[in-house]
Amino acid sequence: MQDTARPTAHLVLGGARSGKSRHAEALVRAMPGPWIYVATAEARDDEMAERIARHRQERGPQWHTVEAPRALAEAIETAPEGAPVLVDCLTLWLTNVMLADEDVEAACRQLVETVASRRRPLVLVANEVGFGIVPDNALARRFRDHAGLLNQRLAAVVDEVILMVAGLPLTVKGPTQ
Ligand SMILES: Nc1nc2c(ncn2[C@@H]2O[C@H](COP(=O)(O)OP(=O)(O)OP(=O)(O)O)[C@@H](O)[C@H]2O)c(=O)[nH]1
Repeated sequence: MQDTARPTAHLVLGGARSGKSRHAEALVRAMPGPWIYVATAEARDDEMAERIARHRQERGPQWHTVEAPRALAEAIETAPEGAPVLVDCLTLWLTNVMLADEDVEAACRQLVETVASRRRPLVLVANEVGFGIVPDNALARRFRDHAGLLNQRLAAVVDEVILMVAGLPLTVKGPTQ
């Protein structure tokens, strides 16, 4: 049963180029603006910098962009109350947290608590990374496990979970489920 007093939250999962960012943006655009875009990517090379510049241009002026490569819970909590927030994406955030050698469990717990006690609508984008073969190095296996577990924990506290497959949304948890 959906808690009607609490703003809605959606988790959009998918592989690379599955259409998850586009779908997540459409969910936010269907809500009254202005909209907050919380970006977790860092422009580490020219290709990424170009991609980010293109995304910013395509989003347009109704979006307010917040860069949060690591302090994600804080970015969500300090967004204006009621303003819809899009986070793209949690998997890069997890990568950044792990590479910075932070306490991953504490960071994930803080994020899940922030999402569970939300005061504004949230649309969260994450990769579903566990479909492939078992990675042959320990760091990649640890990353895959943290990413899968974070998705599960977030799925438990959001209203809707969508899996993007070849650009098509598959609802795996809906408001009535
Ligand atoms: N730092 C920063 N990153 C941004 C900004 N806008 C978009 N991004 C990043 O761009 C990435 C999403 O774009 P893509 O890499 O093209 O999409 P994708 O997730 O590979 O593919 P889809 O599954 O189709 O969405 C996310 O990681 C965002 O964090 C921005 O203004 N600043």
